[in-house]
Amino acid sequence: MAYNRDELIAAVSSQMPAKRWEHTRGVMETAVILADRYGADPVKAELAAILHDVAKYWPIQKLHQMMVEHALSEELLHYDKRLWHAEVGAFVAELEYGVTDVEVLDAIRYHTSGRVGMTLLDKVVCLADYMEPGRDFPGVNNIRELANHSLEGALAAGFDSTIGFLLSRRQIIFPLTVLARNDLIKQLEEANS
Ligand SMILES: Nc1ncnc2c1ncn2[C@@H]1O[C@H](COP(=O)(O)OP(=O)(O)O)[C@@H](O)[C@H]1O
Repeated sequence: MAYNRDELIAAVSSQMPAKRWEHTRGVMETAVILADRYGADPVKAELAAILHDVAKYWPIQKLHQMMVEHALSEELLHYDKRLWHAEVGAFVAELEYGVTDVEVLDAIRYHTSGRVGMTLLDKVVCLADYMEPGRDFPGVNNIRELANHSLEGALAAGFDSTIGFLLSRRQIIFPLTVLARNDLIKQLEEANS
């Protein structure tokens, strides 16, 4: 990778307001804790966490243009704009910051939506994004509690919270999150049977 850790942190943090960088710091710390707890690679978890919101504050037009020009997810263009930064973030991590590890790139790509068949690293980064210390939404303490003993249980609760929030506002739901949630429930049921 062309950037060392400090250079990457400087480059990424300069692209977002201080408050969002604080959130990223929280995701970095939490992702490392969860990686250690559940046997994922903490270095990869931290790298994905550093980069996960790199494109979060880019102008929507720029995100749209990159999605179209580079033929990123066509499907995602039909859904909430707030989901685009994850797909563009993975693209930028590879092209701009030289990340070649597919596991890390996927953890960035799916950190907001989730997906079916989430890897251990996907789960760790996505859950860290839900429960980092700066997060404050109804149910976050339950997610933190669940995360002490069940990665899948905590993440499913996170997706339940997002889906419930979107339902309560009558917003369109990107269906991959529902499929990701169902897949986690299936994994929990299989583990308990
Ligand atoms: N499946 C989905 N369909 C539509 N909107 C979604 C979905 N998942 C998340 N969102 C919305 O995307 C936004 C960003 O999600 P969030 O988890 O806060 O990501 P980040 O940490 O990258 O900011 C939130 O407003 C959330 O409601």
